[in-house]
Amino acid sequence: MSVITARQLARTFSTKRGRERSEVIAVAGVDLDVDEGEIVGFLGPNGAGKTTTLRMLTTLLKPTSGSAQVAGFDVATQASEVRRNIGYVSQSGSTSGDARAGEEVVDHGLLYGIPRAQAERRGRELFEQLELDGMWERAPKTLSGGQRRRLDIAMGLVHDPTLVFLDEPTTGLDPQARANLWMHISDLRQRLGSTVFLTTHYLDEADALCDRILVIDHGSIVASGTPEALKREVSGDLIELTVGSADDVAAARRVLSALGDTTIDQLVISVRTPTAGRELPGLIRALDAEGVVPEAVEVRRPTLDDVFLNLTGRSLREGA
Ligand SMILES: Nc1ncnc2c1ncn2[C@@H]1O[C@H](COP(=O)(O)OP(=O)(O)OP(=O)(O)O)[C@@H](O)[C@H]1O
Repeated sequence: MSVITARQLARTFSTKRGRERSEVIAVAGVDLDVDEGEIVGFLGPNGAGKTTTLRMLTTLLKPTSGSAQVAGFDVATQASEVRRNIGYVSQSGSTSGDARAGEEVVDHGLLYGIPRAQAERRGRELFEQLELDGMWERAPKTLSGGQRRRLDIAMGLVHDPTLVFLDEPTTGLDPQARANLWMHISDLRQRLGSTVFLTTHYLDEADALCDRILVIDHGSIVASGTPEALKREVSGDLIELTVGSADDVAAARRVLSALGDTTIDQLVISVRTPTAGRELPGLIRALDAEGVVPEAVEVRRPTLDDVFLNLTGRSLREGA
């Protein structure tokens, strides 16, 4: 069952520079469907429209056009119902600084209309699960970056939402803290069957954590699929063959051309093929028949960055 549906969801901002007004199309018309229990990663370079989409889906921003249903309610006409049924952890975090960490979480629960005792019980449970033991009485500003991010997540989950939106949950965390948070997010789905929709810049995060990835670029979705399927369909494996001489380059190229378009960089000939593993034995035999003895053969599995590069001609790492 679909718990998030968007159709041609779009948002334009008008900005003023001096006397000139101009329009920025932040989100150009997004269609998406997310099923119950899925962990979906929303991936794209800086300025692609991730946060704007997320803010529309969480009712913090009105769409300019198009529609979206979240948890069974319309984001434009049933905003308070949507909010009651979701958890949202923003990029900047939601802690205010002065109150104790535990109080912040309980207050957040009260905001969602759950009784104090329940908010406290659930808050303490989350502190334990998110490895925040002993932090209940601490002021959030005295916590480390990773602990604060986990506190944000506890706040987003205190009312037991089955649908959670996370905006760049691990930005600014060290690799260990990131991996740790991935574990908690997966665990959440495992235990509660929650649906998680998260934005990220990190390819490895999308790869490790998400069942499905949506790639957005310039305000439009350019790809959707499991990390594996995207990599398989769009790029294929890269075979890189290094030979010992210029003569061998020509012969090796003839052999590799049977698999697809080759590129040559000095003594390295490359070709992309959907299933390199299956091709390799035949390739080696064909090279042998041509009298070419490779110096090295490398197979590189496609990365999500290759997917993005194929789709847009740019690397995700380069940003917008
Ligand atoms: N309030 C606003 N007024 C004007 N332009 C805006 C506003 N909010 C966002 N934009 C523009 O809309 C585009 C999309 O921004 P958005 O924050 O959604 O991207 P993003 O993918 O979340 O980027 P990042 O990864 O850097 O957070 C950008 O060009 C941004 O400058």
